Amino acid sequence: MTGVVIAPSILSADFARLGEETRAMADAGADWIHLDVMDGHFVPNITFGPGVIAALRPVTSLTLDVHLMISPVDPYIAAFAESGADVITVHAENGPHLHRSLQAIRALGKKAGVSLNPATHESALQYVLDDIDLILVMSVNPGFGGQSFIPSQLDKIRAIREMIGRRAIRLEVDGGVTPLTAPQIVEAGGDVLVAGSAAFRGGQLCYADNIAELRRAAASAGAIAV
Ligand SMILES: O=C(CO)[C@H](O)[C@H](O)COP(=O)(O)O
Ligand SMILES: [Fe+2]
Repeated sequence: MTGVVIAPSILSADFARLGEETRAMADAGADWIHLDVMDGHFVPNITFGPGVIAALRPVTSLTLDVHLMISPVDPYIAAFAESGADVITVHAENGPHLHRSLQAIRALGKKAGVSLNPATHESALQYVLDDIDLILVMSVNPGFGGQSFIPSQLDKIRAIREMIGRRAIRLEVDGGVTPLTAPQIVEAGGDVLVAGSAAFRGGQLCYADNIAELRRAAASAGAIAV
């Protein structure tokens, strides 16, 4: 559990060349690949489904970190597990049966994550802490890349770090993560940084520098980068 994980979000990749973009990010030093699944219902945007994730699975051995922004979610969990996802994260706001969704993910042999929208209180996690491997704090309103980090989420990150205690749960922060915001996020207790626009900006020749810059920013907060 040591070290900060850098997880570029392919939401900011060139969708016409997703395989090549994923490989380039892996070669550039990414730790995980973050995949944003949106349905145009839970969030006002549509991206891709398990077919695209299955197509990317042979491209990299990195952890595929799947962020499901879809409702309903339960009917699709098995398909995302079969697609080759390693971590499957569902939203607490998704419906009344969060615990059931998490049980289903773990029963399929995958790591289970819970995400909270910016307005959702951390108490939503209280009764599932022993059923999860990852908590994802949305630090922008979900749906789009390139938005600004919402500073109020730093208090939530701190509160969740307290709640986690000695449990082996990763605390992921997603939205507006840049070399400027990363130090505060890591200081507050985040240990997985999702970066879309900050990781992909400038094109493939810049990816290694972008990742290195995020890693340096995280380390400047006193964390040990992996
Ligand atoms: O879940 C997401 C949006 O709903 C994305 O992972 C997130 O927005 C990443 O993009 P950026 O780093 O540009 O903010
Ligand atoms: Fe995401």
